[in-house]
Amino acid sequence: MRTAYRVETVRAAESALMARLPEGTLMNRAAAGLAAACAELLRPGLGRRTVARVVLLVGGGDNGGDALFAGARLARRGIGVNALLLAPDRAHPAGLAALRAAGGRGLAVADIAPGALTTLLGRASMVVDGITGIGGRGGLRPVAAELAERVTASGAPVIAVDLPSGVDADTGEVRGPVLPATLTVTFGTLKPGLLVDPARQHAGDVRLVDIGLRPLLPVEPDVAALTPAEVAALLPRPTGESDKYRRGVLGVAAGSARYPGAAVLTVGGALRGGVGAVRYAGPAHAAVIARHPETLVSPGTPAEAGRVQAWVAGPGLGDHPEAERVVNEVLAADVPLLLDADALRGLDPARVRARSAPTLLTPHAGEAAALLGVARERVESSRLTSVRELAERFGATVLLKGSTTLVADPAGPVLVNETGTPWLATAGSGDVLSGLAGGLLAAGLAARDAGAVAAHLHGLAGHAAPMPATASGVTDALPTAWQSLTG
Ligand SMILES: NC(=O)C1=CN([C@@H]2O[C@H](COP(=O)(O)OP(=O)(O)OC[C@H]3O[C@@H](n4cnc5c(N)ncnc54)[C@H](O)[C@@H]3O)[C@@H](O)[C@H]2O)[C@@H](O)CC1
Ligand SMILES: [K+]
Repeated sequence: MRTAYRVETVRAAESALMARLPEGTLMNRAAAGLAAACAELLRPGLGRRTVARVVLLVGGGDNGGDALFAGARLARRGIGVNALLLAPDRAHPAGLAALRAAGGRGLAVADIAPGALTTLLGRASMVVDGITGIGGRGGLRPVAAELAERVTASGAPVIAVDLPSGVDADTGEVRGPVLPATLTVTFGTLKPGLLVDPARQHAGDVRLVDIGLRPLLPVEPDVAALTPAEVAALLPRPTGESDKYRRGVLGVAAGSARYPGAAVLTVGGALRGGVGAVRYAGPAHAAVIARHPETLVSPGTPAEAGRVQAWVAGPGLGDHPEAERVVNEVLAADVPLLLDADALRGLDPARVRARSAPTLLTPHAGEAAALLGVARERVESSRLTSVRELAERFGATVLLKGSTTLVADPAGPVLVNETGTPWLATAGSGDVLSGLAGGLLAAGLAARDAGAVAAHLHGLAGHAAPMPATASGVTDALPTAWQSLTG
């Protein structure tokens, strides 16, 4: 797992580690990793330029200290280093002394004429952002924001120290101006903001520098992303003892006269989720059987269908005359249940909490906002907070779809899916995801794993599908995605 820990936990681990080591060791390790990353990026540029020039943006905390010590290392290699000090009286004294001793310069931003600043930034091979790290609060303050804007306008590549300045390390929220980076060099562990949007989008590539923190961090992270190997290990595999019932049967209650396609797509995803069989119950049975002859179809409601190991309900229920009854029946079923789309409308948390079997809810931002009674923008800007709130309120596993799909249980780490692509924002793509996750539930995966594995496969299929991707194209690409994981 790629794991991320919140600031409070990082700070506790850092102080425990610092207590065992000579003063300055951690910052030295951080600066060494940062300088190495900068030097690596500068090397190709050196062929074109006679002199590499690096500009450091230095805030008043230890993030600025990291930048200054890294700058000193670069200056010792003959690179021209200018540090722009946002708070000269608070700039890390030892870091600034080291930079000056190595031949670099420290300049108070307030003392530089606008023209000179433009020239300095215009000539820079790279800008190192040491304005704020885990100590940053809110978006950048005015002076830092103005400087950030000028850096962005200069077009110089930006290397963020620990985090892009202006993002919230714990939540991935961005509440004001921020300095986007080409590369973020982070120390000790990832922070949630490096995995979760919108902050993640500002981080560029992320490189983790080991400063010895790992053994002091708790086993359970706050946010994590499964690796492809971990996803592969969770995929259901038939054994010699398997028959179609033992492999799991998924029931699908989706689609309506108006939206038969939702039923077809949900079943399509389900058939590629490693189950033994899929039962479809509902008005779109003719469309389903025409497209997926391997499906067991019936026109009735879930209670009238045969036995299943899990249910998926919701996609395209629309004008289904018995939509309410369908949702009531699956809620009452004593098997894992995935609710999506129309089944989420007006969903009562108490009814979900009262269930004895696991429930997985798969809202997009708009549906999540309706369930929480907040604006859609609030969900989009606070994805991590929103998914945790929903999981808590419903006592269920919640998969929040979007640019980075998040899967949360009422407690424990939130899983982030990193395989997504904006091409998946296409009609019916969510129905495929629901079917797929449902198939994995029926095959025996825990709700959290089913959600995370489905999101991972769905993202891979989104990349593998012929461009421009359609929901059917994504469905057809699922076996390719599956095989890319299992080799
Ligand atoms: N604690 C440790 O052991 C280590 C810390 N390291 C570095 O230290 C950083 C944390 O240092 P600090 O706790 O000093 O905090 P930061 O340096 O992240 O931020 C504090 C400084 O930023 C200013 N600031 C806060 N919010 C701001 C905003 N919105 N706009 C502009 N300025 C703002 C504060 O006034 C203060 O000067 C880490 O991110 C990492 O880069 C590394 O050296 C590794 C070891
Ligand atoms: K920074």
